[in-house]
Order: sequence, then structure tokens, then C-alpha cells
Amino acid sequence: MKILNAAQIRALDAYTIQNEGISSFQLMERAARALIRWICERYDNRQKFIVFCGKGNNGGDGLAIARILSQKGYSVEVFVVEYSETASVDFQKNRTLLEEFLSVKVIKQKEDIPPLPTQVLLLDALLGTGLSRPISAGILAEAIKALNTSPAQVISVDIASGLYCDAPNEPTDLIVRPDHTVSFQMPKLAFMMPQNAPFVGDWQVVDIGLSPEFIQKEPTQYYFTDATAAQLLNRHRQKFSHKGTFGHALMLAGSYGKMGAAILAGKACLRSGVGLLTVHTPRCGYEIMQITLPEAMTSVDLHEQCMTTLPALEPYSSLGVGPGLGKDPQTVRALETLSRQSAIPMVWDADALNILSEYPDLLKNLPEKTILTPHPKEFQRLAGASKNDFERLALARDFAQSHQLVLCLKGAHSAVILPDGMVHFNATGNAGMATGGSGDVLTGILTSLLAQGFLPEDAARFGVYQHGLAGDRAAAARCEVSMIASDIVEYLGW
Ligand SMILES: NC(=O)C1=CN([C@@H]2O[C@H](COP(=O)(O)OP(=O)(O)OC[C@H]3O[C@@H](n4cnc5c(N)ncnc54)[C@H](OP(=O)(O)O)[C@@H]3O)[C@@H](O)[C@H]2O)[C@@H](O)CC1
Ligand SMILES: Nc1ncnc2c1ncn2[C@@H]1O[C@H](COP(=O)(O)OP(=O)(O)O)[C@@H](O)[C@H]1O
Ligand SMILES: [K+]
Repeated sequence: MKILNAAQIRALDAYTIQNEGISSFQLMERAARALIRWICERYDNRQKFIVFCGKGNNGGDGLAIARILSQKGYSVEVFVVEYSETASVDFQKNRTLLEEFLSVKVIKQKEDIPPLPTQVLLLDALLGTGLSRPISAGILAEAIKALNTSPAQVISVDIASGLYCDAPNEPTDLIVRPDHTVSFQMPKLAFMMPQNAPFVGDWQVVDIGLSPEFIQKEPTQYYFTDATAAQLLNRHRQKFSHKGTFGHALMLAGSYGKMGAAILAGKACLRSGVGLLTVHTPRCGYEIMQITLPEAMTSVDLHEQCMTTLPALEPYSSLGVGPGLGKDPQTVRALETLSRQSAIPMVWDADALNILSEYPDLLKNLPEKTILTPHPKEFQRLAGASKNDFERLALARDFAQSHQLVLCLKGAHSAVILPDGMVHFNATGNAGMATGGSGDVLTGILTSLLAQGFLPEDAARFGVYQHGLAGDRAAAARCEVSMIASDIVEYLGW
């Protein structure tokens, strides 16, 4: 799915109206009905609603939603916040229509804001993607403060009022803090940013039938890997395939006290369909590997506690390096050789990334399209600090493009950034995955996919998606709190 910016969404809106020969009022009605379906699936008509409307089209949506809810027998109160003299045409039309059977109250000053008790549901339709400047004072600010201090649940229509769709807000901006955001047609870039979590809540997209041709033609740098997008990358096993068909992966992982990382990465690699796996570990890891992971072969380093020498790389179709590796100077030397000599597709993670940060020359040696999987702290060590998540994303795109690497910037909605600067945010995953070893599992999955011949770009998008999906299954089977990284491995499969 594509993610478009506010200007593109306006153009998409206009194109759909013109191309389908419908009016903007009809499109607003469609949007309102899509949101109503979302509401009706979750709340029956004993639920009371208070709708807060601005005077643009987001407010117009709020009025249309109030009318339809009221026709369905829900109890609805509607307030229009008078922050401006002017109103959009479709807002006016909806106001006239609504006032035929429901009175619309006006909020001009703070005292006009009603009490907002726990049992009501608050709909935030103050401002949408038309936000043109931050909200810091005035009656809109008062309304937002009231929504944010009420104990009642808040649902934002399209996007939280005050939140920019595709640019960073300042910490001083007033923004609605919803429990849910129900957004039209596609997620907004703002939803992908960790800094915006309080201003998005749990979000869902409802389809309002905007022009698929327009969306397909419109250029963007931002995509969302959902189930449909992931399915396109999937490959089916042929009847006469054999283990040689699915490649031989090499995992350079583990050191004294950190063999668990090698086991997790190795197990995830095997569970992701690789034909053969060899794990190269220091001597201390030999028995551990043989006993815990009998399906993997073990190649033993000369050193007792850390990796110092590389095995011959010829037999392997992919290589994963980093989980539990440590940063011994002899390991650094081995990685220096690896960065220069390897011609097979690779994943660099964990300590391998920390070594890259400390020895940037290795970064220059890495073959094109090597996959790097930093979490935010590792990325900061690699590329420097940034002021906010938008700036960090720009830095990451720059990094991927200048080094011609594939970057998996991990977190909620991990971003897979390709050497051409395209960004694919991931749909799956949950906070139960914020537990030691989850990243090692991802390295195993990606190394496995590379061994099977997936292009690095596809391996990264598909692997990150499947990693999150396995995490979601694990969370459903247990709960987020009690999940451990091994559970993610247990639920791998597609
Ligand atoms: N696209 C789609 O597919 C569809 C979109 N739909 C809906 O339309 C919404 C977008 O509507 P919209 O463009 O009218 O913008 P919206 O946010 O309601 O208000 C803009 C007004 O607010 C004003 N204003 C801005 N910032 C302000 C501030 N800080 N303080 C005070 N005022 C401020 C701004 O003033 P101006 O910038 O012109 O000075 C302008 O007057 C979208 O989110 C969705 O809900 C659906 O109905 C149908 C399908
Ligand atoms: N809140 C979250 N929502 C979704 N995924 C998450 C969340 N927290 C962590 N993850 C995922 O779990 C993994 C954690 O990786 P990492 O931080 O490297 O862990 P470790 O170093 O312990 O193996 C990443 O793939 C990340 O995307
Ligand atoms: K809103």
C-alpha cells in the first residue's frame, strides 16, 4: 500500500470526484459511512457520542457522522468549535442537513465546552489533513485540552486534530491524544513515527474507494507492507524441490556467555525454510550448538571464546553475522576481512553493526545491498543523532542511498529502506517483541531468505513482515508480557 502526503491526498480526492462524476459532498458521505461501519461493528446504539467539529471538511465528516449515527438511533450531541468565520462548502451543506433534526451547539469560549464524562465516546473531527499551522492557543486549543483531560475514550476522524500528516510537530504543539484513529483510505506517514504514538493511539484504515488508478500512478517514497503486499513476495515450494534448492546459510554468531543469540538466529534461520545451515562459533559453543540445534552443522573457530577466523565462504549462498558476536579485536579483524572478501548476500546485525560504527572503513567495503538491521540506538551509533523521527528517517534514507545498502530500521513499524531511498514500513509486530533476542530471530529469518535466493530488497520486506506476524501469533497464543524471543521462532511459518 502506498502512503501519500497531504497534498497528494487532496489531489487524489479531487481526481476521484472528477473521474467518478460524483460531488465532493457525496465523497464526504462515503467517508462518513465507512467510519460509521467501523463504529457499528464495535458499539451498539446504547453508546452515547459527543462529536467535536471544526469548520473544514474534517468537521464536515463529523457532522455527516453525527447525522447517520442519530438516524441509527444512537444518542449524539454535536458541538462546532468556532475558531474561524469561514467554513467549507460541504461543512455548510452538512450543517444545514443535520439541523433539520438535531440542534448543533457552538463553542466560542472555554465556558461553552460541556462536561465530558467517562461513559460517552468523543469523536474528534476538529481538523484533519488540512492542518496548515500548529495549534497553540485560542478556542481550538481549549477544545483539545478538554478532549485530552476527559476520562472518556476519544476517536479521531482521519487524523488527530493538530497532528501534521507528513511533517514533525513541535513538542509545544497542542494535539489530540486519541485512543483510536480511524483514517481514510491509507495510513498517514505521521502514524509510522514513534514520537507520534500518543497522538495516534490504535489506528485503522477504512476504505472510501478513492481512485486506484490515481494511487497507482502517483509517485511516492513511502509504502506500507501489509498482508497483500507481503503475499506478493511469497514463494511456493515446488513438488520436486530438495534441500539444495533452498540454499546453504552460514551464521557467524555467539561468543562466551552469548551463545543464546546464535541459537535463536540459527533456529529462526531453519524455521524460515533454508536448505542447510552452518553456524560458525568459538570453541566454547560447539557442544551447545550440537545439542540444542541438531539440524544445524557447526563450524568451530580456533579461539575458545570469540570468533577470530572466517571459514571458507565458497559453499554458502548467504551469510548472517553479528548476534552475540562480541567486539574482540580479533573478531574486528575477521570482520574486516569479511567486509572485503565476501561476495555472497549478507545480513549484518548487533555487534557486527557496533563494529561498523567503530570502524567506518568496513562500511565502505561492504558489498552493495548488504542488509543492515539496526535498532534506533545502533543506527545512532552508525549514522549520528537526529532531532526527531522525521529527521532520523531522512538520515536513514541518505545512509542507505549513499552506501547502497538495505537498511531495516527496527522498532514498531520497522522501516525497510532500500538503496534507491524507497521506504517500506511494516504492518506487523507488537510490544511483546521488545524482549532480548527478538532481533537475533530477525537476522536468522533474513539470512534464510537470502540463502533461498530472495533479492535483498524482498528478503528484508518479507522477512520483517513474517517476523512481526510470528510475534503477533505468539502474543495471541500467550500475551505480550510473557512472550520471549523463542516464542517468535515457534510461530514462524507462511
Ligand atoms: N482527502 C479525502 O480523500 C477526503 C477527505 N475528507 C476529509 O477532509 C479532511 C480535510 O479537509 P480540509 O482540507 O478541509 O481540512 P481540515 O483539516 O478539515 O480543515 C482545514 C481548515 O482548517 C483551517 N486550519 C488549518 N490549521 C489550522 C489551525 N492550526 N488553526 C486554525 N485553523 C486551521 C484551514 O485554514 P487555512 O489553512 O485555509 O487558513 C482550513 O480552513 C480530511 O482530513 C478528511 O477528514 C473526507 O471528507 C472525504 C475524503
Ligand atoms: N513495540 C514493538 N512493536 C513491534 N515490534 C517491536 C517492538 N519492539 C521491538 N520490536 C521488534 O523486535 C525486534 C527487536 O530487535 P533488537 O532490538 O535488535 O533486539 P535484540 O537485540 O534483543 O535481539 C525488532 O525486529 C523490532 O522491530
Ligand atoms: K480529526
